[in-house]
Amino acid sequence: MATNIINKATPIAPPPGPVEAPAVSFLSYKSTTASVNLEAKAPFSAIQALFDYLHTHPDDVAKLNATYPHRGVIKTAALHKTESDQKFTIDLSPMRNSRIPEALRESLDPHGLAEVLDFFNALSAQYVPTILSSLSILAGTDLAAAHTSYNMNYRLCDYNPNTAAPDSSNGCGAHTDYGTFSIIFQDGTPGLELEETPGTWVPVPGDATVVLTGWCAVILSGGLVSAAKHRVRRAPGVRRLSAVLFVAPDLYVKLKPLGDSQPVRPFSETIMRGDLDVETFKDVMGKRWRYREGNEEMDNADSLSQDNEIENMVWG
Ligand SMILES: O=C(O)CCC(=O)C(=O)O
Ligand SMILES: [Fe+2]
Repeated sequence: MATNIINKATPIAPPPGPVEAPAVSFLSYKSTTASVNLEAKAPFSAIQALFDYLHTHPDDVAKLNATYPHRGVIKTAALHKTESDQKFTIDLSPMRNSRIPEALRESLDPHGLAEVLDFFNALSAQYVPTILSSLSILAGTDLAAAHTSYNMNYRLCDYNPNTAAPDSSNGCGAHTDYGTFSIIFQDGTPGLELEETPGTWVPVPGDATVVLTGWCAVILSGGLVSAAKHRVRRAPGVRRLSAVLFVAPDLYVKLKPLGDSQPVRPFSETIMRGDLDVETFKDVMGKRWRYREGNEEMDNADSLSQDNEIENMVWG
C-alpha cells in the first residue's frame, strides 16, 4: 500500500537551497492530492476572451492548428460527438509555441493569447522547481535530474454548454494524468471531482487550485507517491473554465523507480528493466486520452479503460 505521503495539514517546506522560491504547502489529507497555496491566479478573463475569439474565428483556428498538424491545438470534437468529453480544449506547449507565425501571434495576442502564455511561462519558472523538490521529499528520491527540459503542456479547458450534448454531465471522463504532476486552476465553478476510494467521488471547491500527481510520479517514486484519479462533471447551462499546467519528465527518461529502496508494490518487468521511456508512455496514454476526448478513433476502445491499460503496463 502506498504510504500516506501528504499528511493532514502538514506544510512541507521546500529544502533549503540557494534559490529563493515561494513555499508550497501540501495541506490535503489525501495521499494523491495537494492543495497548494499558490499566489498565482490564472487570467480567466483572458482565457475566456481567447476561447470566445476562437469560437467565432474559424480561420484563425485553422491557422493555429496548422502549427501542430499532428494533433491540432484547439480541439472541438464535442461540437459533433455526444459520448466524448463535452468540452473544448486548447493545448499549447513551450516547444510548439515558437512555431506560431508572427502574424498569427499579432492577431491572437490581443484576444488573450499573450496574457495566457505569460501566465504559464511565469508559473512554470516560479513553481515547478519548488513543487519538484517538495515532491522529491515525498518520493524519497531526487526528481529534479529527470526534469531538466521542462517537458510541459499548457492546457485551457472550456466546459461550454454549447456542445453536441448540452445536457450531458460528462465534462471530462475519469482518468489519471500521465506525467509527474499537474496544477489545475479553476474559474470558481465547481465540477472537478477526485476519487477518494474506488467509486467515491469528492467534489473539489470551484475556487481551489490543486496539484495532482500522475503516473510518472508513481513509477519514479517506486510507488511511494500515488496518482490522483479525477473527472469533471458539468451542470446544464453552466460554463466552466480551467487552466492546467502538466509537468512530465524529459522524453528520453526511462520510467523506473529511481531510488535504491524496494518499490512499495511490484512493478512490471518492462518497468523494472527500464524498457519504457517517457515518450513511448506518453504515446500509449495519449491515444486513449484522445479517444476519451473525442479526437481519435480506436479499434479496441471499449475493451479497457484508459487507467486499466496503464495499470496493466505498470504493475507486475
Ligand atoms: O478542467 C479540469 O479541472 C481538469 C482537466 C483535466 O483533468 C485534464 O485536462 O487532464
Ligand atoms: Fe487530468
